[in-house]
Amino acid sequence: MLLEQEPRLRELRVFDLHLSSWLEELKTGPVQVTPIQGDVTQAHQVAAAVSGAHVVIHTAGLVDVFGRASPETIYKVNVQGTQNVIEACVQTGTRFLVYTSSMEVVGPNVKGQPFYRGNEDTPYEALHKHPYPQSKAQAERLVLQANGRKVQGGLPLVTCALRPTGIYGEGHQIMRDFYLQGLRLGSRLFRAIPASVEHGRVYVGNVAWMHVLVARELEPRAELMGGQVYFCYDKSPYKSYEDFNMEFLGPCGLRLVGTRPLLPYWLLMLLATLNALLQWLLRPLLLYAPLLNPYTLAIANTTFTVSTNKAQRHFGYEPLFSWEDSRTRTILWVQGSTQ
Ligand SMILES: NC(=O)C1=CN([C@@H]2O[C@H](COP(=O)(O)OP(=O)(O)OC[C@H]3O[C@@H](n4cnc5c(N)ncnc54)[C@H](O)[C@@H]3O)[C@@H](O)[C@H]2O)C=CC1
Ligand SMILES: C[C@H](CCCC(C)(C)O)[C@H]1CC[C@H]2[C@@H]3[C@H](O)CC4=CC(=O)CC[C@]4(C)[C@H]3CC[C@]12C
Repeated sequence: MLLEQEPRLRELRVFDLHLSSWLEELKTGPVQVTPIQGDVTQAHQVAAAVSGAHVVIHTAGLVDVFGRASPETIYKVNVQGTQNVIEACVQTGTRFLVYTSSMEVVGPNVKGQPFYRGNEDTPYEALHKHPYPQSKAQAERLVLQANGRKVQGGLPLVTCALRPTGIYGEGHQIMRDFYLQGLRLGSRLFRAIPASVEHGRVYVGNVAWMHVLVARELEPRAELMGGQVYFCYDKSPYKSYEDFNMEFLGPCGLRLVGTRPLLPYWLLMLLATLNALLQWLLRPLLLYAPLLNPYTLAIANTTFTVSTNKAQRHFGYEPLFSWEDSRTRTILWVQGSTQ
């Protein structure tokens, strides 16, 4: 997105624990693309990568709500890693920092209270018990508190945080997992979540586009945007997690069975709790981390949708991809990803 949309770009450094092979293809254009294999938990590696950069987009993170990684590892990558990025900016004199936060820093909370078409100012009890949202909330706080800190050379750091809702699009592994599961079940999926529960979703291309715009506008609009949070949103429809997935899986030949959940909520919660117990019992022997656990069930079962125009007001954001384009691109990816 940066290469396509930012004409003033001179160099793009990609710092990641795992470098993808597609990065090589980006090297053929006029902009210098520098892949750097590194770990955000290693302060010296981060500082070396950041040195001389005009703007840093910090999107690396450990996304785990399934119990694959330990809470300590999640903390180390998401919180300590973010602190390292901030310190690297301060030490090396980089003034603009964009952080990829998450809707999860707000909710859904452990009480299952709905957040219905809320915006950045909507009051909501953000109570976190799970390591992932806890770490994202802590990291976001660090980023916002760092706004205004003096960087090397004496000028102030300008930071802001973007909070995507559930991201979908090309590369969405869970979508592919549901597709494969549906194929195994005779081209069917069974409804587990009531259709009335709305879940916020945003297309990956629009998330990227919003990051590019923020990176571009942070300098001229530092006063307005510094220390701010923005939900990442677009025109994707409000639907339940499963009904939304069917927008893509339907055209790929799957159908969602049932107008109401096949199993009652209490039974699903029992199964989810059993999964959590099994995970704990089996941990010394193997990693058992299914999609269904008490936390994922609670998120999927709690309405959390965003309706805001803050990004449009502050930096002129309009989605780059329409809902129709986002849908088509995602369907093509699902179809292609399993061949
Ligand atoms: N997937 C979603 O629905 C949402 C994701 N987010 C946030 O967006 C960001 C990207 O998430 P996804 O693309 O979904 O996840 P992902 O797992 O596909 O991408 C995360 C990237 O961070 C890298 N990474 C992990 N640990 C690292 C380390 N120690 N050092 C350097 N790089 C490391 C990974 O190699 C990976 O390329 C994350 O910060 C996540 O919290 C926010 C809202 C929703
Ligand atoms: C895996 C969940 C759906 C399974 C439901 C079941 C077991 C009944 O079939 C996903 C439902 C909601 C997802 C999360 C949500 O989109 C918010 C997120 C934000 C992030 O920052 C990271 C990812 C996630 C936690 C996302 C993860 C998958 C779900 C829990």
